Amino acid sequence: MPYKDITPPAGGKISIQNGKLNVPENPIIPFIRGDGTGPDIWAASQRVFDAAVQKAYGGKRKVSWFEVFAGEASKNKFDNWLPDDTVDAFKEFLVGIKGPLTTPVGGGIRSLNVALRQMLDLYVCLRPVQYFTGVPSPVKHPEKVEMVIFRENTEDIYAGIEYAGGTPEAQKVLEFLAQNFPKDFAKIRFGTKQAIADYMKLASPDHDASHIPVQVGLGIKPVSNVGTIRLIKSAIEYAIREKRKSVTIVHKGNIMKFTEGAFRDWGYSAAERIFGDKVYTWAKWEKTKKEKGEAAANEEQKAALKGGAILIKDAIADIALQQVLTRPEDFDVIATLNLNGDYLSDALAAQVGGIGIAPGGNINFVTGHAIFEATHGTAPKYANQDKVNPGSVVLSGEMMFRYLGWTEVADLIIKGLNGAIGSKRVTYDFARMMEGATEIKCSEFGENMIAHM
Ligand SMILES: NC(=O)C1=CN([C@@H]2O[C@H](COP(=O)(O)OP(=O)(O)OC[C@H]3O[C@@H](n4cnc5c(N)ncnc54)[C@H](OP(=O)(O)O)[C@@H]3O)[C@@H](O)[C@H]2O)C=CC1
Ligand SMILES: O=C(O)CCC(=O)C(=O)O
Ligand SMILES: [Mg+2]
Repeated sequence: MPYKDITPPAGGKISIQNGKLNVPENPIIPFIRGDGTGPDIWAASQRVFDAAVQKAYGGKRKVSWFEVFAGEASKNKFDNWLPDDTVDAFKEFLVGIKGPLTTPVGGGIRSLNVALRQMLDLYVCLRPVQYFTGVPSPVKHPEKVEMVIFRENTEDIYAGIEYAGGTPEAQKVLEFLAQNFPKDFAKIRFGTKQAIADYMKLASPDHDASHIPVQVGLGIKPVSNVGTIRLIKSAIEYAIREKRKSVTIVHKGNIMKFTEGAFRDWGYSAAERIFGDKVYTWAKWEKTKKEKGEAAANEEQKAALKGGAILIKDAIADIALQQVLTRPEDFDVIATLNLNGDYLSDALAAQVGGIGIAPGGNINFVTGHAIFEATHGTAPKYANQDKVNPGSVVLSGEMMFRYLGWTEVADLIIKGLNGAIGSKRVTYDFARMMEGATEIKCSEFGENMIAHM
């Protein structure tokens, strides 16, 4: 593939055949350092990766790292937030890894992180949440938190179909609603000049509201059957492969009936249709209860689970956020929509010691394309201080090496991290909650992991 401003290093290309990755001895892996704390974290993480590969294979295998650009570094270098070269490199070399990229609040550019997921159709955001012994946690039993989040990664409110209040685009959508769906339009309380004037008169009789413009920001939340089914299918396949107990569909389907509610319903029917008696769903339990009574439904569920079926259940998002804290043992694999998955992954990370060790991968299990990245953002207040925990990117790399089948490397990374935590020489985030700990820098924590491999 011709690149404009960057040149790939020497090395081999990862490819996919019949759903199986072919990984050469010296794969070219594109990476983005990221904004804010990204460069510090990447420097520490790359050293950990190279040391683990060297230790595992003694020079027989080696990653050929290919730096590609996005975000502030790219804007400064090429006057382009996300060059085609970068997207092309992730497409061509199949598997990559990235640091966090800044997204401004309100105006400004749309998320480059989300753009990459959409452009490569990386429909699963896979975020495992696991406890490492010795990590300080705000909960009494962090070891009970052993969950894997499958977050739908291409749809929902994250699709970025939004119109700013007061723009001609928003006005056009409002007019469309007023003309075609007047009942729904009536629910947009301040969608007309008259409604604003009436309200202002009520609130303050002397107030002249004529200068207040109609400004209603609008966002569209697309959720499709295909987008839902491919996510749920991946979650259940994972649960079967990894011998997990259950998959919980987390949604807010009581309120958003035709998006989040449909996600649940499409999820249940796809589970039954695709996986048959390898799963037992709460939807089936409900049906049996209606037809034969609760005792029969309970018996049926008990027998299915005894026979090794994975339980497919659901929880409404608000109570799920409470229950993952109060009864974590009830949650195993979680399948959820884009925004719920975003909230859940940061909240769950807190339970096992924080966002400093929360990894993730954005994956398309059909094409094989994947970009691994931490759950956290750029933590800008700590930029260039060599201070923050590199653990999330290190563990994202661990996920990447496991995905590539380089399990010896992944295992060494886990060994190194466990040893580094056990030594109590850790970064500030752990040190501030860990009794008897010594605070060390980001780079030193990376070196400490290498020393414990
Ligand atoms: N995938 C991506 O690239 C993502 C990008 N972002 C972007 O990042 C920017 C900043 O987002 P913000 O909401 O502040 O969230 P961040 O995740 O960047 O930071 C929030 C807080 O989390 C803690 N933290 C983050 N990273 C680490 C680490 N490596 N080690 C230890 N602690 C860490 C720090 O806590 P403390 O203050 O307690 O020390 C930090 O202040 C935004 O522009 C956002 O859009 C956000 C999420 C994902
Ligand atoms: O893209 C961003 O800036 C934030 C995304 C995010 O928080 C996430 O995907 O977890
Ligand atoms: Mg997030």
